[in-house]
Amino acid sequence: MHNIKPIGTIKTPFKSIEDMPIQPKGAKDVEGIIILDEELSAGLKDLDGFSHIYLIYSFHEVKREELIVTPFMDTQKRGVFSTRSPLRPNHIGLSIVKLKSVQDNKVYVDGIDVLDGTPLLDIKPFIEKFDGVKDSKSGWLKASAEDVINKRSDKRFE
Ligand SMILES: C[S@@+](CC[C@H](N)C(=O)[O-])C[C@H]1O[C@@H](n2cnc3c(N)ncnc32)[C@H](O)[C@@H]1O
Repeated sequence: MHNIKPIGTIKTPFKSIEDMPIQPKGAKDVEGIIILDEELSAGLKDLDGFSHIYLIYSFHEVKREELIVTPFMDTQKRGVFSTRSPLRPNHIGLSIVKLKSVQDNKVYVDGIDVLDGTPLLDIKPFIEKFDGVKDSKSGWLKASAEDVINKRSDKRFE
């Protein structure tokens, strides 16, 4: 197993899990600032040419794991790997956010859906030609895009 350690911290306005967005779609104009460890700053070279980036991070406030969960957008119990629940065995989260600017060791983004102080594990560029897919299916998810935008977190995964 590789030794994975945080590469920085994500600063956001969200101090509490309750009432925060559940996905970037619900956090459209919410600014986050990634503070990368200074010795890693050189790795941000050329990132500013991308409009969107993936943030991979640790749900650091989660203290337990569950294989069966009731997701925010459903009333049925689902296998955790068919959901975005933080209670997965490795508490790893993934968000695609809008890149605004890169300044020294700081990356300014919009559309952040994580708690303030979330440890960052990796950054990758979103690349339409690599990552775009046609005709995808969304399994159990019946909610509309509007529902996802409006849904706010509660403490079910605390
Ligand atoms: C449903 S997850 C989705 C996160 C990400 N977009 C994904 O798909 O992996 C988002 C929720 O995780 C919880 N959360 C966010 N940051 C967290 C953290 N650092 N520790 C624990 N829970 C967190 C909040 O309840 C938030 O609404």
